[in-house]
Amino acid sequence: MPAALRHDTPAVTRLRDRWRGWRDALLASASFQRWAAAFPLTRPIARRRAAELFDLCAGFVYSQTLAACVQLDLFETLRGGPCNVAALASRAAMSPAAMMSLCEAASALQLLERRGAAHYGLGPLGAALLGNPGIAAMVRHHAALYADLGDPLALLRGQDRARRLAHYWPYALDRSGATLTRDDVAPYTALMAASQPMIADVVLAAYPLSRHRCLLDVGGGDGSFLAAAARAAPQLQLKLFDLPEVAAIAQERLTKAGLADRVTISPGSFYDDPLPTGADVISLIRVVHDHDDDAVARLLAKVRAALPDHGVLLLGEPMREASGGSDGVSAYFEIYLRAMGQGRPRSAARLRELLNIAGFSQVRVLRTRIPMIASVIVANS
Ligand SMILES: CC(C)=CCC/C(C)=C/CC/C(C)=C/C=C/C(C)=C/C=C/C=C(C)/C=C/C=C(C)/C=C/C=C(C)/C=C/CC(C)(C)O
Ligand SMILES: C[S@@+](CC[C@H](N)C(=O)[O-])C[C@H]1O[C@@H](n2cnc3c(N)ncnc32)[C@H](O)[C@@H]1O
Repeated sequence: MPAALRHDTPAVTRLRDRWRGWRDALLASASFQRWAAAFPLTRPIARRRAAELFDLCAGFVYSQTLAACVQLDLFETLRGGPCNVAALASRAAMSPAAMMSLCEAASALQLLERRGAAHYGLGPLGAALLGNPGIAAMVRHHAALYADLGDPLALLRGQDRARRLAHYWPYALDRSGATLTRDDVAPYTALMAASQPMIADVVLAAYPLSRHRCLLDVGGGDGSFLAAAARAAPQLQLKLFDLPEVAAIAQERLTKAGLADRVTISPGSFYDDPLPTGADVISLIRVVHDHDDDAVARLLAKVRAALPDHGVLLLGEPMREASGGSDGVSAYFEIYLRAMGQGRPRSAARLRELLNIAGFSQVRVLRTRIPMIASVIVANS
């Protein structure tokens, strides 16, 4: 059980605090560190801790190395096989020495791999990135996040005037979406569409929709999740609800995909409007974590009201404490959503509480193939 939900007796809490105080004092001591690095049995732990701390110090450099590779389309270029540094440098309008540095750094990070003198090919992580085009799209849009994080204290103190990420997700500035134009919503809708395949794979493998008649995807973006659901469950009727300009994009995209006769699209804001009825399963995919608790409570109540008795809510998004071990995903979304200006990453336990308050029953947390990408909760109305 997560520490935040445990109710320990005062004696247990005192004991744990004393142990942590002792541990922290020991770890912070330079002489203990010297001893632990020298003693053969503790040396592997000392090295691991040092490497973990180094990764935190250097993370921005790693991210920007990846960003440079993505901006130069290096992985696409190397898809067909290794290239020499001079050719890569001339294509990128930089000196061979600079390209060599980029390729060496990327090789150290397993994005690329050295293949003989001055030749580089894909590395295992660069190749994996090619299999998930959404990752490159995410890397490109990080420019807005990193601009906001240039002064992390201004961001945390709410003194950041530019707020580039909030403008990237303009529904964080205009909740009803009434003033949003196609130009406002198109970039984030394209990003969500690019990254939707990996989400849909994980969610639909955890909860196949074969026993359902009609799926309503609330905050369904351009309809990419519905299209994947339609492929997986050919009997399914489809409904989508999203802000007006996003709904218009979905109409075009789903018509192009030949799904016009299976889908009904309703424009609106779940802050102001009721949700369409008639579906026996309603999905909220990467929607709940965008909103604060009071808004989520109202949204879940609306979802329940739109479902028939024994209807099902399918909630999929990255969740806190879901990936096991190091929880970089929680740290990422905690800061990401603060920069965006609303929402929280929540644990499955917290979502279960919110679902119970909204009157859902039989709340189940389903295992997913890659929890870092999304975890899944289903609940009955
Ligand atoms: C071939 C040989 C010899 C051996 C094979 C060994 C083997 C089995 C290897 C495994 C290879 C394999 C299958 C690799 C798979 C790799 C995968 C699936 C990688 C996936 C990576 C996913 C990443 C990095 C995802 C990143 C996601 C990000 C950054 C998401 C950001 C989301 C945001 C900003 C969402 C915003 C929405 C909002 C506003 C919060 O609502
Ligand atoms: C992070 S995106 C997720 C899109 C899609 N579900 C996916 O996973 O690819 C959040 C979606 O919620 C929609 N949205 C935000 N506020 C909304 C509101 N008040 N009413 C309806 N949709 C909203 C956005 O337009 C966007 O399409």
